[in-house]
Amino acid sequence: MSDRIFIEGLWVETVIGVYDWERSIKQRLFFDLVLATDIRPAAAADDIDKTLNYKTLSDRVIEFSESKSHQLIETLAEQVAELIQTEFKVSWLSLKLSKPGALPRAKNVAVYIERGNLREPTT
Ligand SMILES: Nc1nc2c(c(=O)[nH]1)N=C([C@H](O)[C@@H](O)CO)CN2
Repeated sequence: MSDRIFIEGLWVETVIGVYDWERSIKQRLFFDLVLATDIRPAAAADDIDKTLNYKTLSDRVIEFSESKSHQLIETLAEQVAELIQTEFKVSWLSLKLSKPGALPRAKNVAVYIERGNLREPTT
């Protein structure tokens, strides 16, 4: 099953970083998400309840990310991937988490992960 929902450039503002100066400010991070989901039932019925609601999912990612502080972008990336898999029953996802303010001489830094399995329907 190759259907995907994309959420690109979803930003959050949160306490993130390993240095003292980072513990008292909020920094902007960006999520790029690719979510495996079969869109056919929703498309056939034109029914939001039969698909992965990207609004609901985005709101949850924002709420989770902004309600906690972390040192590493790795930690937040892993926790958000876990949340999406468990709460939204997404069998496979990729997640890129960018921290563009991290390095003065780099445009961006990011971690990229893939989690889960791509289940092919048995026929
Ligand atoms: N692999 C990582 N390296 C670094 C991280 C990180 O989250 N993962 N974080 C920092 C600092 O917080 C940095 O963003 C401040 O500029 C350094 N290295």
